[in-house]
Amino acid sequence: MSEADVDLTDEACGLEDRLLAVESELQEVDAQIEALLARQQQLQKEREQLQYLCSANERAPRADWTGKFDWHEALNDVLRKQYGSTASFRPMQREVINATLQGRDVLCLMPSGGGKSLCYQMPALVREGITLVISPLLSLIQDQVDRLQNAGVSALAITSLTPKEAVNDMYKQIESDPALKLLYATPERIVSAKRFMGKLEKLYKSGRLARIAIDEAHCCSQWGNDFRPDYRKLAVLKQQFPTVPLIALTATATEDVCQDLKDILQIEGCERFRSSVNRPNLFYEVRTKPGTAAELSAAIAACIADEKGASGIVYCLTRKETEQVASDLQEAGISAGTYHADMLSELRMEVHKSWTAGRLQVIVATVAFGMGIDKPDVRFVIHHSMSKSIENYYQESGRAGRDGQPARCVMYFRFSDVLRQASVVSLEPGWQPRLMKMACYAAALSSCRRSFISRHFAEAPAACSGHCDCCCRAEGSAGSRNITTAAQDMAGTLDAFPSSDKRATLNQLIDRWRSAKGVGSSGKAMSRDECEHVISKLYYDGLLSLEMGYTAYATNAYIKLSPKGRHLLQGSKLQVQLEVLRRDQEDLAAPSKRRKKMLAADAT
Ligand SMILES: Nc1ncnc2c1ncn2[C@@H]1O[C@H](COP(=O)(O)OP(=O)(O)OP(=O)(O)O)[C@@H](O)[C@H]1O
Repeated sequence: MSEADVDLTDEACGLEDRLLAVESELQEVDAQIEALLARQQQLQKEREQLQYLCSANERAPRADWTGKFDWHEALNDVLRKQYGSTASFRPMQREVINATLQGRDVLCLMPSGGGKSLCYQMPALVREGITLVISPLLSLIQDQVDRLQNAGVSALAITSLTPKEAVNDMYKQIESDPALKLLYATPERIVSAKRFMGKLEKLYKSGRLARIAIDEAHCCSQWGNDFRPDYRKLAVLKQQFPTVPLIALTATATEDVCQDLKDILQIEGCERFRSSVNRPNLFYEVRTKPGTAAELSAAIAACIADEKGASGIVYCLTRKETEQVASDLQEAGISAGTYHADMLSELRMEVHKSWTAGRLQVIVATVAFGMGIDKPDVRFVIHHSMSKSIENYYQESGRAGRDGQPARCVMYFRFSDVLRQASVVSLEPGWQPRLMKMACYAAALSSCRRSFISRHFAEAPAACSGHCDCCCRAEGSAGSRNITTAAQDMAGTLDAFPSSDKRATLNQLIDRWRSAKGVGSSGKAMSRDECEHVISKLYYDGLLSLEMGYTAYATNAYIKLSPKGRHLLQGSKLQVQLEVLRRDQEDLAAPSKRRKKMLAADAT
């Protein structure tokens, strides 16, 4: 190889090295450009959001929502057209509609049957553009769309049940039909169907996305009942469509849930409307659950017989129970059908339809029979077992009396149900305090149930006027009994349990307490039911707590002394009073030897 050849090869190598270096630098620059473009997009969105927040007050100033706005007469016209010439708005409806039409974000809390749907349907009718409605249930969506279409309103639903060809036609209609008013979808579609989001983007850019309504908004919060993970992702709506007014609606939300859903939906500065959770037409009642399943079914059948053929729901904890109770009711001559998640969906729909049409008097269901029940004349809701929280109970029992006429909400309760429910919900975050609160509601003998519910939702106690069993009891019919000695004996028995973690199931604890191995004499002097009463009282007072144990076959709820409960072991001055009805006190005062002994022990 000549010297010239070597030079040329060196030069070529140098050029290749430079080329590689340039290419690598270019790659870096491309990556940086990509990152910068992404950041630019992010900042533009953020700017848009901030501008929106800054200008929100200018564009959509706060006002006295009870006042008269430009759309006042248009709303009256639509209302009369829909509900007749004498129709009027229900409490809070007009105010909510005014705020959303003004362009504010709105959080609307209205009890079941209060008329939430109207709060987003009516604005859609008096304004141009399309209202996007997010709703969690296909049946609920279909029901609403059918009703709107029957009333001559142009409405569409795009769901997993919509055939592909129909979806294409619907997309065309969304783009081209100026008469389309309401577009329904499930949260799943927003979160996972890119094409659908693309269409919404187009609508937004052309100024035709008028409003977004999130129905059953409590599903956003994991602290609420019916948490749906996809609802959490609905944050994307405010991010993508910052200038579109959003209205979130729910019947049940505590303060924590409200804050959570405002954060998730990014509607911090929203207008909030809350009509009272009180349902004056509902009579609340808790009855002691009989010891056997057959006795309970008989009690429920008798309760239903009082209703003289009126429509109702019986809620059970398990699918098996729904079948057994429905069959017991049928045997008692009541027309009852079963509804639970294990049934074929066609069969479920058939049962639901028969019940709605009045061909079936009673539906015996698990909580799978839930949102979307739009039967106005449900005269009773009976709980075969307690609900898992007050929110759930309020919603489940609230399916009674949506027509405003008197209806009954009866719950059968005994403490062992707390433990059964615990084993069902123990994997849900924050289940313990919610279950405890539900149990305290059920265990009360003298404090008003309606007020309990009001306070739970941070409202002033509502006037009950004798519309719950506690308020119906004659004054002074409930008293209290000192059960300190029994409580100490029970705590001692639990603490002496052979297991290293000093815990026991309810049956194990009662068996031992009443046996020769039990500490003190009180357990031996009491019936199983009386022992259960004492244990339940200590649980309501926070002296006992629940701990779950998981095996391959079952989840067991164990009872344990809480740190506060350990004071019972240390001879502290802690006194425990059990609320009893006078009748029970009389029973307890009966001249039985064992009771005398126990009362004497408690008196010391
Ligand atoms: N102002 C009104 N006048 C007459 N009927 C009304 C009015 N507002 C709503 N309604 C009717 O009341 C019923 C209940 O309304 P809607 O279904 O909107 O209740 P909701 O608050 O959504 O209840 P839920 O939380 O149980 O779904 C519906 O049949 C509805 O048409």
